[in-house]
Amino acid sequence: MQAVRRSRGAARAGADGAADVLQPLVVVGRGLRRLAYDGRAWWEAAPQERRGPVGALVFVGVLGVYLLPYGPALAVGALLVVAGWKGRGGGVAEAPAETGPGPEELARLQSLYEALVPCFARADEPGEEPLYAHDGTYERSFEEFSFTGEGRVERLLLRYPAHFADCDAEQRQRVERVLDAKAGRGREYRFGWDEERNRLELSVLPPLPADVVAQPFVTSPGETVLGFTDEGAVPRTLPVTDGWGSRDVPPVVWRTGPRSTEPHLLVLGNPGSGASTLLRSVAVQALRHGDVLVVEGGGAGEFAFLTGRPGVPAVESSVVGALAALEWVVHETERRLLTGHRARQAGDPVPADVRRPLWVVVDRPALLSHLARAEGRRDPQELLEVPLRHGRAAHVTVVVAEQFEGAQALAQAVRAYTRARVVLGPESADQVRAVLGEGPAAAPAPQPPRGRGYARLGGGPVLRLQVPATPDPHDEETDEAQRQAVLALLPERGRPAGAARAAAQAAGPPPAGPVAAGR
Ligand SMILES: Nc1ncnc2c1ncn2[C@@H]1O[C@H](COP(=O)(O)OP(=O)(O)OP(=O)(O)O)[C@@H](O)[C@H]1O
Repeated sequence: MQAVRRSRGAARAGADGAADVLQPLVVVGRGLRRLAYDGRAWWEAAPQERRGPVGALVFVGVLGVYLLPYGPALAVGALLVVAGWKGRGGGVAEAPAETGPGPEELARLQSLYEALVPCFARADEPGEEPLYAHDGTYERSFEEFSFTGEGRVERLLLRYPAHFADCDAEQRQRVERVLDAKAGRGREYRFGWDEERNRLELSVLPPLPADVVAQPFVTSPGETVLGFTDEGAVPRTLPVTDGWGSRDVPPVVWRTGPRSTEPHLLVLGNPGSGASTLLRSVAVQALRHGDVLVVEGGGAGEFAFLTGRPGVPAVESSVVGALAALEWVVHETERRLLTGHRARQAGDPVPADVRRPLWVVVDRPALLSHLARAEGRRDPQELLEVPLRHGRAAHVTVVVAEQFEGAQALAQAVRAYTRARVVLGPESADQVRAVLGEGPAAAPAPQPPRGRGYARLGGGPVLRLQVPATPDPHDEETDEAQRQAVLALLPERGRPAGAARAAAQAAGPPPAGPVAAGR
């Protein structure tokens, strides 16, 4: 017995001795882990424009230390000292201890609960204690919750009474608006309604990739990247490169052509929300496999950089030029339909010039229609009806962008035939619903970044969308790297035009000239 006690004592003394010897190593190891954790947290939280300079500074610092005599040894010594300092005091610093919500967080939960009482309480509620009552507390109704480091609600799972009309969109919106306001503005929330279990889950959405710049996306012919969305919202990812290397992001891919069920696109947005940028992005991608004709109603010359490029029959911004270009599009659509029809009847393959995609990109047509009326001319939007109605079979795709305030002036054909829809910079879920036919799962952020909005392809789900930055390379304020990125995607001027363009010209160029500068 005594022998056993002696051996246990010896083992404990040995373990204590080993712990004493290893203690400095444990502290340094913990410190190194904490330093790495802090560094990573800073990097993830830092805006893109700060990462570059800091990364460069670190690189120069490391190089300098490496070149100094005894530099690497001194640096390792200094790192160990800092790690030793940082590693003091217990091993729980990486993950804050589970202490539960503090008084401020509890107060937030209670105020959220009280704000929901008018939505969920019913005066004549039968039976036992109701889930929501003016003198009630949140404990029974809020099943799960978590907070951010700053004490803001990050996730909330709540129960609602069975009598609440959760299939009524208006009732739901009322609850979502309350939660949106009370959980803290400036963030985007997703609301998950579980009608079977009478549960509502609110979660904060992570930001979308906002730093992707125009580049040759890895897509098949007939596919156009409208932008990027939430992870898991679409079944595929796309590799993109930025200043830091390559990564995979989930894209919103729009398919056009004869088999597309949504062959034309309508973009609506608030002024400055990035509608022209999306059109530029689409046009630049379309030029890889087709021809692009641009009608610019805004007249700001935001597409002038395309003028004279191979595959660009016209860039028009005057009423006369737009009418001439769109009349040509009507004839070209009809010519393609007839030629294709004849070829099929004769059992021949459809000629390549008929299969080459033609894109008609129209920015702010409402303004052009207004000017045309003022000049007593035909409305250019009337001429969009033929390509919109028959374009799918003729490989003609129409893309229209307009501001919300001009939406009422859009022609009936534009509204009827554009089944791919994007709404940019919306201020409310109602605005999204009005354009896409369905509201978003997440309430729009109050001040969304440029190029942020929602997309819906036909009857598909409403997807959050971030358009890749595709600035006008002629704009003096454009960042030089982004300007070069856009220019690199354009076919060089002076290169012989494709066979399709020659054929299209043979069919009759736009009366203002095959390539009209438009202003
Ligand atoms: N996705 C984006 N990423 C970065 N910047 C963007 C993005 N979209 C737009 N911007 C910037 O926002 C500004 C306005 O964009 P744009 O001209 O495309 O908006 P718009 O909706 O067409 O507005 P307007 O009708 O007033 O011209 C531009 O400076 C543009 O570079």
